[in-house]
Amino acid sequence: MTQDELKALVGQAALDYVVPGSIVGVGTGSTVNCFIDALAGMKDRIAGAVSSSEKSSERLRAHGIRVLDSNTVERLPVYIDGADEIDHRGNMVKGGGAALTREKIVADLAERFICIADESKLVDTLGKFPLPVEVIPMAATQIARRFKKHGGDAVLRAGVVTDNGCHILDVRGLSITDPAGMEAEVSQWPGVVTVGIFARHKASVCLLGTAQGVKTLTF
Ligand SMILES: O=C(CO)[C@H](O)[C@H](O)COP(=O)(O)O
Repeated sequence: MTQDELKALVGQAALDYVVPGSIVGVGTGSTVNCFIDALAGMKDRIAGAVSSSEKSSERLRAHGIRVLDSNTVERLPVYIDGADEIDHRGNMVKGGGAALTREKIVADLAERFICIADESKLVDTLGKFPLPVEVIPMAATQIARRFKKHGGDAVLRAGVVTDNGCHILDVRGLSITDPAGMEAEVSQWPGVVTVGIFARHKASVCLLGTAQGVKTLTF
C-alpha cells in the first residue's frame, strides 16, 4: 500500500471514534484531510467541528460541516489529528504543517487525542523529525541560541507565517529522551509560543496504518 492509501485507511478508521451528536475536534495535515473527507459521510450525525487551522476549516466548510469557534466550546469528546512522529508511549512531535499552537489548544479541550498516522511515523525516540517551534519573530535568534546549548540546530522555516502571525523554527539534531521535561522547559523560554512536543497532550490512541491494515495502539 502507498503512504496515501495508508492515510486514507486511518482517516476512515477514525470515524469509529467520533461520538454521534457531538462536536469533533479536527487537526491539520494530509492524514487529517482524509479524515475530513470521510467525516463528510456522517456530517448529519455530528453537531459540527472545532478546527486547528484555517486550511482544515476551509475543507470542513466545503463539505458542509459547521465549524465552531473554540471559545464557544467547553469540552470535546475527541480530537483527531496526525503527527510527524509518535513514540511507543504516545508522545508526539507535531507542527510539520505549522498548525501546532492551535492543535495544542484544541487538543487541550478534548477528553482523548486520537492520533492517525502511517507506520513511518512510529519511532523509538522523538527527534529525528526536525522539532517545530512557533516563536514570536523578535525572539527567533535568541531561541535558536538556546537550542544550540541543547545540541539543536534551529533554522527559520522560510516564507512561513502561521495562522497566528508568528514564525516557525525547525530544530534538527535533538534526541528527545524526556519529552515531558523538554516540553515543559522550552515552553517557558521567552518568545516561545508553542513547542511541537505533545507530551502533556499525548495520544490516548494511535491508529497506525500498516501494510497489514490498521493497528490500534493504546496508551
Ligand atoms: O502537526 C501537523 C500539522 O501542524 C500534522 O499533524 C503533521 O505534520 C502530520 O501531517 P501529515 O498527516 O500531512 O503527515
